[in-house]
Amino acid sequence: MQSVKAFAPATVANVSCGFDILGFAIDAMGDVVEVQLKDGPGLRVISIEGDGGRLPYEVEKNTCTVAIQAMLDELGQEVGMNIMLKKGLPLGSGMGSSAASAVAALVAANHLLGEPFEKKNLLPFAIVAEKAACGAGHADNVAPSLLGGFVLIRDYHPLDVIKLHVPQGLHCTLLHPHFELKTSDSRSVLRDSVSLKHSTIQSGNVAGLIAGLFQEDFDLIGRSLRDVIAEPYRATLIPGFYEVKEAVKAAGALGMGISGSGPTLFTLSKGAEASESIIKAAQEVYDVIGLGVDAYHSAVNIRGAYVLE
Ligand SMILES: Nc1ncnc2c1ncn2[C@@H]1O[C@H](COP(=O)(O)OP(=O)(O)OP(=O)(O)O)[C@@H](O)[C@H]1O
Ligand SMILES: N[C@@H](CCO)C(=O)O
Repeated sequence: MQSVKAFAPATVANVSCGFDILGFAIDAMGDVVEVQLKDGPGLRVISIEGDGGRLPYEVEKNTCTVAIQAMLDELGQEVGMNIMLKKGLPLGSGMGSSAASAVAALVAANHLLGEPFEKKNLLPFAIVAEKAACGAGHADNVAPSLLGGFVLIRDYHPLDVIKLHVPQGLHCTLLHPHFELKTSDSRSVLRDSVSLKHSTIQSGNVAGLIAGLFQEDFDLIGRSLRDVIAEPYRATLIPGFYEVKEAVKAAGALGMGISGSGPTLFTLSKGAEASESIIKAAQEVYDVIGLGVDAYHSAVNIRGAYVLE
C-alpha cells in the first residue's frame, strides 16, 4: 500500500521575550510519522512508539490525526489513512512534542495526496491540532517545526508568519530536568493583563532580539533574552531555575530562558564550544537539588519538516 514518512524537528518556543510569537527549530531531535492510504474513508492511528503507552489513539485527540482531519476538511475529501507515529521527543517537555507530531503527519499526508498545499499553507491545520492538545492555538512551535529556522508570528488574525535571519554559529543547548510540565498547566499560572512598564520592557527585548539576529550581534541577542511576562510565574514551577541561569551564564551562555512552557531550559551561545561547560554547570546545580537532567545541544535547524525518502 502507498505510504509516505516525514520528520519534524523539536522547537524552542517563546525564546524568552516572544511569548506565543517567536520560536526556532533544532536539529537534535524530532518525531517521525508514516501515513499510509487505506481502503475506505476515515483516519486510524495504527501504532505509536516511544511514548511509553501514554499517547491517545483516538483520532479526535492525537495531534497527528487532528491535523490531517483539518486538512482533509479544507480539501472536502474523505480519504482513508493509517497513521504510524515514532516519538523522538519527550512528552510535556517544552520542546514542542505535540507540534512535531502534527507537523510530521501533515507533511507526510500532504505528500501522499500529491502536495495540494504549499508547505507554509499547512500551518493552520497544525494550529488546530495544537489547540486540541493544550487548549491554546499557539503557533510558535508548529511554525518553526514546519518551516525551520527562527520564526516570528507577527499576527494570528490573519496569520502572518515571518522567517528571520539565523546568524552563522548560533548554537542552542537544552537542559531537560526529569519531570513533566503540561503546557495547559504552565499557561494557567499566567496573568491576563500586563502592566505598561512590562509591556515596554518586553517590546524592547523582542525588537532587540530580532535586530540582534539580523545584525549577527551575539551580545545584543544575549541582552534581549529577558522575559518579564511569563518567566516570573513559570520559574516558580521549575526547581533551581535562577541558580541554573546564573551558573550557565557564568559558563558562557549568552542568556537562558524557559523553552516553550518548560520544564526544559534553553541557552543560546556563539558556536558549540561553550555547550560542554554550560551542561556541566547546569548538572552541578541539578545534582545539589537532586534532579536528573538530560542535555542536548544543536545548531538551529534551517530546513524544518521534510519527507523521508
Ligand atoms: N501525537 C502527540 N504527541 C505528543 N502529545 C500529544 C500527541 N497527541 C496528543 N498529545 C497530547 O498533548 C499533550 C502534550 O502537550 P504539551 O503541550 O503538554 O507538551 P509539549 O508539546 O511537549 O510541550 P510544549 O508545547 O511546551 O513544547 C499531552 O497531553 C498529550 O496527550
Ligand atoms: N507559547 C507557548 C509555547 C508552548 O510550548 C507557551 O508558552 O505556552
